Amino acid sequence: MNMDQLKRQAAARALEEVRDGMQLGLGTGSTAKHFVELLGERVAAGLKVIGVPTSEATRLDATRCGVPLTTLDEIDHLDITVDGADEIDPALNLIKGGGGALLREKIVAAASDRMIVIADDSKWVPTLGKFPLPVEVIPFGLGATRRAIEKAFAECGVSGQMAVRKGKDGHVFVTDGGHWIVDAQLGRIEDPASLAKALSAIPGVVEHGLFIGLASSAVLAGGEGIRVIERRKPKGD
Ligand SMILES: O=C[C@H](O)[C@H](O)[C@H](O)COP(=O)(O)O
Repeated sequence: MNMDQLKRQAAARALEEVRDGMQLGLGTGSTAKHFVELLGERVAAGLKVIGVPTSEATRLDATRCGVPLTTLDEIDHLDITVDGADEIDPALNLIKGGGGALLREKIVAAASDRMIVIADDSKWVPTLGKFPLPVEVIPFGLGATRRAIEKAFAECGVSGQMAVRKGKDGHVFVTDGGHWIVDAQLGRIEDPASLAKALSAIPGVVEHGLFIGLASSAVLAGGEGIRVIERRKPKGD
């Protein structure tokens, strides 16, 4: 089975959790796209759900697949968000934002009763950090923000090269919120919760890709089948 088939399998397993009448957060990326497509098939067959997309790309996919959409201004909570991840550790802490959608993804995940992370099992890591950590920043005063980020890294015992993300066209990548992303090659993040807190305290940082205590479960598809890992602590701890 190739990687794409594994992603689709994980998405199909998460879809089993969806019930009629649910309000769903719709993630972003190649794995979440499978979920949106499979959900669209169920909607066409009569399932009644409504979704909040975590990016403009997902909004387009969901619309194409016939999934009805709403916003977090119109509804006050979501039952389940299903989203991919770039790395997942055994505590179900995540690095997200490889596709640049981390800000909306985090807002939507935080508004959800449950977040189910779907992935092929290459995303499962003992320690976060090999995948470059995306930090969404305001372009104004970026030099000062970068220095503050470096200081936060040092205080949390990590270091590494930082680079402003570029798009495929070679220009600076601009998020759906109009911000930039700095990717930091940290290698190992021993204490992701402390780093998350330190980054969140920096004025020029809009959001970062560390998702701490947000995922309720992870569905990992691999060569030997599907593994579902449940988070032991309640959401938010
Ligand atoms: O910004 C993008 C998201 O956080 C994605 O969920 C993440 O990058 C995983 O994407 P994929 O399923 O394509 O590996």
